[in-house]
Amino acid sequence: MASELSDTLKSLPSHHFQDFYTLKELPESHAWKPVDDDLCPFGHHDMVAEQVPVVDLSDPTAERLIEHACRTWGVFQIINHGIPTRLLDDIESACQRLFSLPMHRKLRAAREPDGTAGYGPAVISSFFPKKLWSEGFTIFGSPLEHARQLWPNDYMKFCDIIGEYKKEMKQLAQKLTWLMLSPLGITQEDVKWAGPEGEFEGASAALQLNSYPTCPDPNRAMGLAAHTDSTLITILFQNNIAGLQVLREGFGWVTVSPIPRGLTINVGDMLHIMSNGLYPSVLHRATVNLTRHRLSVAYLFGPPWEAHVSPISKVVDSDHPPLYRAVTLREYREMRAEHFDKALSLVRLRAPN
Ligand SMILES: O=C(O)CCC(=O)C(=O)O
Ligand SMILES: [Fe+2]
Repeated sequence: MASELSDTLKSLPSHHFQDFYTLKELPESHAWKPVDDDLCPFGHHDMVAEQVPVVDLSDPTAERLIEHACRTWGVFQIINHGIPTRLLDDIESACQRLFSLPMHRKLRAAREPDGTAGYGPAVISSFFPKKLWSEGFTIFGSPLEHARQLWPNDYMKFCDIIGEYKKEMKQLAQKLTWLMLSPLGITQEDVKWAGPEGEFEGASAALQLNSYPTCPDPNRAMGLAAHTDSTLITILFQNNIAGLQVLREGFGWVTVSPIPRGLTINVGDMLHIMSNGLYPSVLHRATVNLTRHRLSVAYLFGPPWEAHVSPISKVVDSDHPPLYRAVTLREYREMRAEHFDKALSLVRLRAPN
């Protein structure tokens, strides 16, 4: 076992991997205090007592409520979404099972330095001078190979849960994307790459499992630094522990209070572009906790990698000229990898009115 571990570590930049579970104090490398203007590229904002809208998907007026939430917040929570409770419990247990493995086991599924899938720190961490108090596991396609490395004798349970979760999320994401586009007058005819039935067949999708271990000094630590998602939409499940915060323009950071078995939906950069800026791509971050281990699962739903995404003609006219040029997700992800939060401005054609 020991030699296996040292082999793994030799091939990886070991400073990338932090075993949070053994730390009794916050190391200087992880001390963000305060979340100030220098460290957070988006500036400092005060917490405010606002509430992210909650939409009951079984409510006949859901579409109108979603439109309002998208225009004002770029994020909302949903209940009565049809995802089985048992599946949400299963995915939470799968996360617990994964992240509670000893470090040497998790490292068997470590993300390669230039890779995208597997175990490791948040990809955005390289853009910040301080380290993040979190660990993640990214899944593109099948998790089979990594699961086999993590649990050589018992990997199918994890794969089955992930497979079922992704299938359910895909359906929900398709439905939600249309619920978000329809109020803008955008139909299947306007989005050719969504396919003849609007089924988003070639959509890109990833599952990001996030773990925020208990932290000895949570007020000076950052779980996940402020970012937008490059997705169309993101569907986030959080266990019953607060931590997700969203930036409400003009107000400040607002905590998304967990609703048992609720899901949080946020507008990503691609939907922001399609809506020609009508829907803000919400800036969000995750804080950490002194006594409770927070887990979250983000389903990142995007256009096909090669589809040209641009402001849809229905929301463009002479008073509202296109704010963005067409871009593929592949090109956009490359820009994000290099320029992070500047990527959106790089595809911007003009300032909004
Ligand atoms: O853990 C959270 O609440 C946020 C996760 C997130 O923003 C992400 O995975 O992109
Ligand atoms: Fe995110």
